[in-house]
Amino acid sequence: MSAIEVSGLSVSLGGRTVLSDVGLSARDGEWLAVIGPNGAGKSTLLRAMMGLLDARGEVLVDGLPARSLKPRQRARLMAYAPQNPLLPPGLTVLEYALLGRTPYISYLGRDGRHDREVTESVLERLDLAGLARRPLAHLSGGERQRVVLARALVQRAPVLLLDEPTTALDLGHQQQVLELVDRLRLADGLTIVTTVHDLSVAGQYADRVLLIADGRAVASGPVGRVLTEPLLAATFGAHVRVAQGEDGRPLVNLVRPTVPVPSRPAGGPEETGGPEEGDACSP
Ligand SMILES: Nc1ncnc2c1ncn2[C@@H]1O[C@H](COP(=O)(O)OP(=O)(O)OP(=O)(O)O)[C@@H](O)[C@H]1O
Repeated sequence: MSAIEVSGLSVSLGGRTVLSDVGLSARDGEWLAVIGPNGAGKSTLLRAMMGLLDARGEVLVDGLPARSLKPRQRARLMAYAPQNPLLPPGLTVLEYALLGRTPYISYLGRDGRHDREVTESVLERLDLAGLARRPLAHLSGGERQRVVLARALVQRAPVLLLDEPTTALDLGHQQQVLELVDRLRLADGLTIVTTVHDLSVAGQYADRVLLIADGRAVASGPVGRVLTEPLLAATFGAHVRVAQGEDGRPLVNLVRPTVPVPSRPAGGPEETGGPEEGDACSP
């Protein structure tokens, strides 16, 4: 049985179908990357899976229909880190991350020692311990992104949906976050579904890839079968080379298209030499 299984998911927004009959499945401990051009419907897919949008179709978590779960039950099974959440500016990093423990705290209760220990350990692992008392309004973009991820990890749910979790992060923090998520996946058997624009990240970390475009699934399968030059060129309209990393996983690199040099009109002005480096030139 898959940890998460989606079938026939369709969403309309503003009178337009933005997701059409999309399906996916990810087993326990599997990492699925959702890729596709801007506006393809990746974030919409994750939000619909979380029940945050009206959608047709079915989402099963651990074999249970997600729409039949109570919010607390669902929050214990699925955690979600959105791309651009609205953050309450007055809360500190620690207070916000502790909200991830809400599904485990009784309605009139307070967070306990275990909740604070779990939260502090996640903050530590995401390099945020030193910012624990800082208000959210006083964070940089990358710090905010790590705090949003921290709250999702603090939730300790077996299925983790991450929407572009590393876009605002510098190289070191990108690697730290991706490695941490991967370690948790291996240690606790977490199932990861993440949208990602960096296709090398998809190639390096995911087991399988779902490629969507215009709200429809275009391809899905093991990374090596989806991250291919013809498929990426056709879907993204980009010139890419797919190389193999040391571990045999695909590395996707942009290559500059070769632009034909325009020929000089016959009888035109004599060649006087091109502009010197650093010269301003009009198009
Ligand atoms: N509230 C809305 N009303 C109408 N259309 C919407 C709404 N929200 C999103 N859309 C449209 O739905 C489509 C899918 O958006 P979505 O954010 O899922 O794309 P995405 O694949 O995540 O894109 P990106 O890579 O740019 O983040 C886009 O065309 C977007 O303009």
